[in-house]
Amino acid sequence: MKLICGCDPAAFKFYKRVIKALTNEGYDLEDVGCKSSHEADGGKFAEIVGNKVISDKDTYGFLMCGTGQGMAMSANKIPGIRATLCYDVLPAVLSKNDNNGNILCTGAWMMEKKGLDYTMAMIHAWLFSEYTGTHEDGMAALKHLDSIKQ
Ligand SMILES: O=C(CO)[C@H](O)[C@H](O)COP(=O)(O)O
Repeated sequence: MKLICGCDPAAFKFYKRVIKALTNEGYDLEDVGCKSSHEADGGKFAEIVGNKVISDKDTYGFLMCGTGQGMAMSANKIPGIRATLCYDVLPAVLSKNDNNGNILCTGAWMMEKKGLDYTMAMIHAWLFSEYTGTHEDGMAALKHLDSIKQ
């Protein structure tokens, strides 16, 4: 499985930390940009990632902007893209096994506060989840999270 990744300038700094962590873990990823926190026209990266996800087999996408909302809206204009906005593990799991999502969108302004480890846990949960057409796996994950909290 290949992961095509992109961000806008508002997310650039935190996004780069996530890309470094994913690269260190050995994921097959392509970072399409942006290339700095000052670059103009950050919106185009959702389109670049979306088109690659549609044209390349066994490929998923990861997009980050300040909130993730603009990325999800832009990516979802492309037929065949099911981009979901997540800030937590359970929605990330459900977005795959219930909604068959093919791009994970998130927000640097929210996730940086939660921390890199938390963000990576959400991304891992999303990467390892598969489409089943039900929400049972997500509910099992929720029970597991509840049991950890107690
Ligand atoms: O979260 C976003 C869109 O949903 C953007 O990252 C945020 O609004 C910043 O954009 P700009 O730098 O154009 O003001």
